[in-house]
Amino acid sequence: MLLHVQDLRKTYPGSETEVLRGVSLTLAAGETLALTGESGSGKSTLLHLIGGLDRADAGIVAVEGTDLTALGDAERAALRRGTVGVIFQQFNLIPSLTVAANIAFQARLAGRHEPKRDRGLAERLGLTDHLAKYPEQLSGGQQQRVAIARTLAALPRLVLADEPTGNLDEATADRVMDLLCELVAETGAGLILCTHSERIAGRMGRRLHLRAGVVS
Ligand SMILES: Nc1ncnc2c1ncn2[C@@H]1O[C@H](COP(=O)(O)OP(=O)(O)OP(=O)(O)O)[C@@H](O)[C@H]1O
Repeated sequence: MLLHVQDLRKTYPGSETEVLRGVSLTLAAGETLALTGESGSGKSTLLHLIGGLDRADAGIVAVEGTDLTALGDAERAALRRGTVGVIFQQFNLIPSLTVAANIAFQARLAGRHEPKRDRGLAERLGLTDHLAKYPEQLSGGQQQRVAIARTLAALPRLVLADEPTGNLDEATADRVMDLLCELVAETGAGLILCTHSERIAGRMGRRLHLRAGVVS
């Protein structure tokens, strides 16, 4: 199993409310899952815990059989670099690096940089003419495509995307989703995507709805 999440619980420090109250799910390689639920239901929190960006209070997050919750910060970061790719709504590109260097960045960290793969991704995502530019010189849709290229260039086994098309118009969002689904399918990675859009949720193979921190 690519991902096994069991009885995950999280309360943020200084808060009384348990944001995740025992969430369980599994994902096989090649599967796509939409994570839906009202604002504040815990979608981003769940994605962050699965991505090893934050720690759960209890429960298991096992990626390819390795339980993240049992690892120290450095080991968790290494697993994240090597196996899990996260695409954020706000892109999180590195402003001081060119588009080309942004695309190469995570693959380099993962020790898997392959210039030919970067070029292929850039071409398919319509970024070839923008490789020497800096993120601030790009539109939102172009920046989102750079963020996708950067994640996929590192060949993650599991791709986590938090509202990846939330800032885009419908037509651009559809094109970006087409490419994301196509590229993920080609590598056989798993995909979990948080979204408020019914249209985008409908494109995923399965759906998991969160209500106040539990699967409903
Ligand atoms: N770093 C944090 N510190 C304290 N509380 C937090 C933190 N991050 C999120 N929360 C709280 O946890 C709850 C769940 O937030 P989360 O971002 O996971 O929801 P969400 O379902 O992704 O919402 P949205 O659809 O608006 O992005 C909210 O009540 C939020 O205020």
